[in-house]
Amino acid sequence: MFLQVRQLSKHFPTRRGVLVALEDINFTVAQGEFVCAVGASGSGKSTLLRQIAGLDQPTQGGVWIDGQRVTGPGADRGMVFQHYTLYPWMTVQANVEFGLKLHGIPRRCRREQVRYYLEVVGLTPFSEALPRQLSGGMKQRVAIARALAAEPRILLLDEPFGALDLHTRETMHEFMVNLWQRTQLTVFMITHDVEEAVFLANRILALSAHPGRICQEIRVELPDRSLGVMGIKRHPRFHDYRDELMRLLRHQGQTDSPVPALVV
Ligand SMILES: Nc1ncnc2c1ncn2[C@@H]1O[C@H](COP(=O)(O)OP(=O)(O)OP(=O)(O)O)[C@@H](O)[C@H]1O
Repeated sequence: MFLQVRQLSKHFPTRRGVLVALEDINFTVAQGEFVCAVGASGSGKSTLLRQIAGLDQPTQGGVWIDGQRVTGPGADRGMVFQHYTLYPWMTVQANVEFGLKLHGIPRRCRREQVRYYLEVVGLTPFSEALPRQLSGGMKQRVAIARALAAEPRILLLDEPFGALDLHTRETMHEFMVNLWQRTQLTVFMITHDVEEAVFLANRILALSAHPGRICQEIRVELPDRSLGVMGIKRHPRFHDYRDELMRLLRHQGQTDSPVPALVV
C-alpha cells in the first residue's frame, strides 16, 4: 500500500485536560486512488491531514509513505489548501515556479515543468497574469499546478473548493476528475461536503467526532464520469451514496459527544 495510517491517535493538551482529536485511525491508500475523508466540524479532518503532511506528529501510531515513516513535510506530498495561498505580487508562472526554484531545479527544466503543468490545468494563456486578475477557481487551479509541478507522489487536498461558489465548485469537480483520470494521481482529500466526496472519490472514509474515528468506509462505484457533473449528480446511484453518507453523518451527529472528548 502506498499510504498507510496505522493506529494513529492525536491528543492535544488543553487547560481542561487532554483533548482526543483522533483515536485509532487505520486506513491505506493505494497508488492511483482518490480517497476522501468526510466528517462534521471537529471530527479531526484537518488534524488527520496535518499528520499525513508531516506538519504535526501523532501522539500514537503513525503514517508511512511507500514504507517510509513520515517524520516531517516532504516533496513526496503536494498540498493544496482551502484559502488561496498564491503570492499576490508574483505572476501565475512565477507562483508555479517558486517551489522548483527553492529546490534548486535549473531554470530551463523549471520553465518546461511550469509550461507543462499550466497546460495540464488549462491556464497557459494566463501565465503572465497576477493572482488578483484570476477568478477563485483559476487561483485554485494555479495552486494545483504549483503542487503538481513539484511532482509529488501524492496530492493532499484540504477542502480546496470550500471557498468557491456553487457553480465554480462544480466546474472544479469536473476539472479534478479529468485531471485525476489523465494523470493517475494518488489523492487524499478532506471535505465536509458529502456530494463533493461522492462525486470525486473512489473511496470515502466517514469520520465521527469527539473523538475523531473512522466510522465507515464506502467504496464508490459510479457510472462513467463522462456523463459530466450534472449527469452523475442526477444518477440514482449518486443519490444512494449521498443519502447513505448523509444518514450516517446525521446519525453520528446525534450519537457523538457534543463536546470534545477529554482525558483528564
Ligand atoms: N492545536 C490544537 N490544540 C487544541 N485542540 C485542537 C488543536 N487543533 C485541533 N484541535 C481540536 O481537535 C478537534 C479536531 O479539530 P480539526 O480542526 O481537526 O477538525 P475538522 O474536522 O477539521 O473541523 P472543521 O471542519 O471545522 O475544520 C477539535 O475539537 C479541535 O478543537
